[in-house]
Amino acid sequence: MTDPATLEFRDVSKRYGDGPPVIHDLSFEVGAGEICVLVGPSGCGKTTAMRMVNRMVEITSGDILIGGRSVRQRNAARLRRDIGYVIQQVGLFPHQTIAGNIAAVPKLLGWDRHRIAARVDELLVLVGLDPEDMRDRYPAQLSGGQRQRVGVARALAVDPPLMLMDEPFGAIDPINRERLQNEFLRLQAQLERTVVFVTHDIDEAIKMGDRIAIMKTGGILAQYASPAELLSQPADEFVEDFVGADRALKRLSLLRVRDVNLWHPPLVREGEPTAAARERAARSEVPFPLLIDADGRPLGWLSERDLSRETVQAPADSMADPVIDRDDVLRDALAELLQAGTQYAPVVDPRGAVVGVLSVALVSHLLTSGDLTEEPPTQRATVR
Ligand SMILES: Nc1ncnc2c1ncn2[C@@H]1O[C@H](COP(=O)(O)OP(=O)(O)OP(=O)(O)O)[C@@H](O)[C@H]1O
Repeated sequence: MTDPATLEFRDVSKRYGDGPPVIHDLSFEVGAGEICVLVGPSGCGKTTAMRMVNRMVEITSGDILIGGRSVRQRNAARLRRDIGYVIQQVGLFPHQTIAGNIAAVPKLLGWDRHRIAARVDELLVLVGLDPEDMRDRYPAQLSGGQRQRVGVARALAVDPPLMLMDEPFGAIDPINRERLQNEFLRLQAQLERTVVFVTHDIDEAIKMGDRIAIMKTGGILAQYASPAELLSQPADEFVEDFVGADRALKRLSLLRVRDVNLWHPPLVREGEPTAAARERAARSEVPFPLLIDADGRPLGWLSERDLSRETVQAPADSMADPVIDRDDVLRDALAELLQAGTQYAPVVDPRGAVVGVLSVALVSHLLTSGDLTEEPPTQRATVR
């Protein structure tokens, strides 16, 4: 497999004729294997910036380096063959089969038939399509989502060190769009290509990007940062407006339950003296003891009535429901708490053992303080 390339924009500007610059002194670096998203309002120059990378648009001044090498010194046709390119309208050749479409660049490079056929099937499987079923069809016989997958397969055909994706999922309905985004991220985790991805949708940028370049009209870079940094420290009012008033909530999509400084529940097992359980509860942020089985899995919350006996007995009065997965996205975990109408719930590891408690108060504290490591509040005053 080819190694992914680094990409650098170095003081890049673009003017058409005597007009004002549509790209103005653009400088940023993309690490090998990272997804860099260019995002901004319509006409800000995203597509122009991207097309200068494969020289479909010529650079007026400055330079773009791929793997440290200037694109200006490369033969444009050969450069394009080395760069995967996916666009919104896919641009499949209508009179060629799916196999023929995916094989376009390998054919240009003179691969032999067997190698091409094997690569086509491998790529179809990679993007979640059945080779038997798809190989001989024509683009018109596919759904929009399937065509887009073929577009991605075609761009990956010669395992390019760099991929350019211009609003690749823009024309797809929201449900399939989300599916394609997830599939692409799964693919990327495996392939680790360097990707430049254009979108006008900030939510898509936050989801897909390792780094995001937010651009303003005139091709000016407003901020270049990781999604988390962009949301917590927008550089100016333009970025703040662009990421939206709900940026605090958006941050919850970037965090996992395991990133939070969770509460430590008073854990008790069947047969233990209730006095010990009470004492543990008195020292915890959570007012009620949590009954667990021999493997540490949550069985239920103990009520006052449960604690009136000598020893702890199963089952507990109230079930431990919901139970939250440590690896869940924080936004989904909060949704679970709100949906269940509960203030807090046990968090478990992949084996189902309790590792802590997540509460609405912890999430709200996180949203207002923005600091994950700070001492969290307790639930002592709240009654379940
Ligand atoms: N060939 C051209 N000649 C003159 N101006 C052009 C040309 N191509 C693009 N522009 C101008 O350059 C600016 C940037 O266009 P570009 O397509 O890069 O924007 P964009 O951010 O990708 O927009 P959108 O989100 O609407 O696709 C626009 O003002 C556009 O009108």
